[in-house]
Amino acid sequence: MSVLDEILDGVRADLADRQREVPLADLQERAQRAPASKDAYAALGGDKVSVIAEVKRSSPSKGALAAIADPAALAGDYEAGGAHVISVLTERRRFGGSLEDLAAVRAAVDIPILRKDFVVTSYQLWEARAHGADLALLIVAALDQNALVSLIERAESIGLAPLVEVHTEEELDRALDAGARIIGVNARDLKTLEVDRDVFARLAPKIPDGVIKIAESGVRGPHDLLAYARAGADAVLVGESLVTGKDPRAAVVDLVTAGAHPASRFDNPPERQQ
Ligand SMILES: O=C(O)c1ccccc1NCC(=O)[C@H](O)[C@H](O)COP(=O)(O)O
Repeated sequence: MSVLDEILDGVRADLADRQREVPLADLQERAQRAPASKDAYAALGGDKVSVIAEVKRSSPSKGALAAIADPAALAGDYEAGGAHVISVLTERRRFGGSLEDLAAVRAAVDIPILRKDFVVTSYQLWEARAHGADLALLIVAALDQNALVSLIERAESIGLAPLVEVHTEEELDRALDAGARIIGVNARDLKTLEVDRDVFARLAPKIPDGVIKIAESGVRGPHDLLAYARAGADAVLVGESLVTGKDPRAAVVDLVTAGAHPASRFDNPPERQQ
């Protein structure tokens, strides 16, 4: 069984518990009272390379990364550093996240928030909106095509921008066929956990203009952001290097600064980081 399949088994078990505890109608009512959705397309578009900064406590590939007792404070630091979007990992078993983290971050920042999880049903989209998310991750490798199409439609209809994640050309074709307008190319293969930063450069030319292109995973600092920018990224999604660094706010400032004028830096790239 692949790592992704193991994660999905746990996600479905936790989801069944929550569905027993919280009726869909309650979530829908809470979603109606949630703050209006923030414009994710505006935050991720434009000439700059946007920075999506992630609240990530642990991961299947690395185990424990950071304790993060106060996710709202960390998100506040990211926002103060200039991040354009906050990603909150809400999966509990392998990433140590929760919907409470999402709600706490929503209360602390004004920029758009991504619910980063393994969405398999529309119930999770309602949860995301009810807890203040503006975007939701949909992983092509975790969904059949009918489910992908219907989750994209449902997300959009309830005010969530779907970020559709791919890792292979076949998954990219499926994302485009399904009508994705924001595509994340994950350098991490969720079945083997291997990180290959070149995947973005291979797939990006096949993504049409007008579709927002996000490079996910493996960003160690401005050098990696600039490499992704050269390959056509509109945004990068960064977790581990921010939560394990000494000063997450300063690290975001460095990324945002590099992303603000990427073209001018191509002639004089910074030293490669270890
Ligand atoms: O991070 C993992 O080990 C992982 C394993 C299996 C499925 C998903 C996983 N991570 C989710 C992500 O895609 C990353 O958290 C995100 O792209 C940030 O990556 P990084 O900057 O490398 O932490």
